[in-house]
Amino acid sequence: MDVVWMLLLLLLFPLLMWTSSTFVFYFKKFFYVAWMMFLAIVGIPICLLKSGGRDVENMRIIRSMVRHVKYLFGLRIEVSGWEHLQTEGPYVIISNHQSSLDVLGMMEILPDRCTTIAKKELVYAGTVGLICWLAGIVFINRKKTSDAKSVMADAAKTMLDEQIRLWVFPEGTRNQNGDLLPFKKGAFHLAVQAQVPIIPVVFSSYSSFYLRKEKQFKSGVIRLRILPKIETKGLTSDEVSCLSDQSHSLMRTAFLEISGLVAKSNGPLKH
Ligand SMILES: CCCCCCCCCCCCCCCCC(=O)SCCNC(=O)CCNC(=O)[C@H](O)C(C)(C)COP(=O)(O)OP(=O)(O)OC[C@H]1O[C@@H](n2cnc3c(N)ncnc32)[C@H](O)[C@@H]1OP(=O)(O)O
Ligand SMILES: CCCCCCCC/C=C\CCCCCCCC(=O)OC[C@@H](O)COP(=O)(O)O
Repeated sequence: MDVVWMLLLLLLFPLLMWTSSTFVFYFKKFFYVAWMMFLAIVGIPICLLKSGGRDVENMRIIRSMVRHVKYLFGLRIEVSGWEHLQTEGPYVIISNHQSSLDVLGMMEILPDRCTTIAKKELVYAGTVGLICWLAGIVFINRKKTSDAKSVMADAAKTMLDEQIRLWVFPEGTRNQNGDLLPFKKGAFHLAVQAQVPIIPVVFSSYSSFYLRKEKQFKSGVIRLRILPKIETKGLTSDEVSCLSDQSHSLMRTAFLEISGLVAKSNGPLKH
């Protein structure tokens, strides 16, 4: 009896994969999470053996272990502007954030000694949470601005003391609305406090292959554009808003361009 069920399931699976794009969507999502969890199980002891604990150097291990994942999902990643990452010392990378798939593009270009700022909930994501902690990811509580601010002020000091680069998603949440959300200020305060440059990175829209609401997940291309660095030397907290607006405008132009989209309006974004 068990064998009959097994055979039925084995027949049903390719049938569903062939006929239902919703089934493909859920299967790929499940497989993505499960595969990352599995990679983390393998990666955790390697991190522990190599560095003995929480250390930004563990990001190298994650980076090399994640690079093949794009092939499993038929995704091609095209990077332009590599030369802009040839910057010595610490800096803040800012990028738009569409989905947990961003990790794939991130690992494609992640510089050495670069970790990221993430919501604190991620630390509870099983083995993925643990490997993120081991790789020095800075966790913030987005609901408590004062806590988040003080964690980020500490991070500004650590960046300089330990020569660390930080990747921040200034939209503050995942967004697939075909445009960029207004930016939160943390990334810019961080760069100004540490007096380090900002390097904007833009991911093209995933809408041609990944649509969360419509439950679609096909093969596709992710274009990543690294933009020239923006210096913050001599800037003070008074100039943070201006810095944020300037970055937003540069990134929005690049986003629309590499996504083949036209701006919905010429005026400021309203949400
Ligand atoms: C081998 C196995 C592998 C397995 C897989 C491994 C995965 C590998 C790793 C990859 C991990 C990727 C993880 C991705 C996770 C991404 C995320 O979690 S995104 C969400 C979290 N990130 C953020 O939220 C960052 C962006 N947010 C901010 O910077 C916010 O500003 C904030 C600090 C959270 C505060 O939020 P909020 O109060 O809502 O926002 P504001 O309007 O910006 O600020 C209010 C006020 O405070 C001032 N201010 C903000 N920050 C500071 C500061 N640091 N210092 C001083 N003042 C600050 C700001 O200026 C505002 O005041 P104003 O007067 O209005 O200007
Ligand atoms: C036992 C716990 C089970 C938890 C399972 C979930 C684990 C996720 C596992 C694998 C995914 C791989 C890479 C994950 C890293 C990316 C995380 C991410 O993108 O978080 C979203 C966050 O930026 C914004 O969140 P919101 O849109 O504000 O919400």
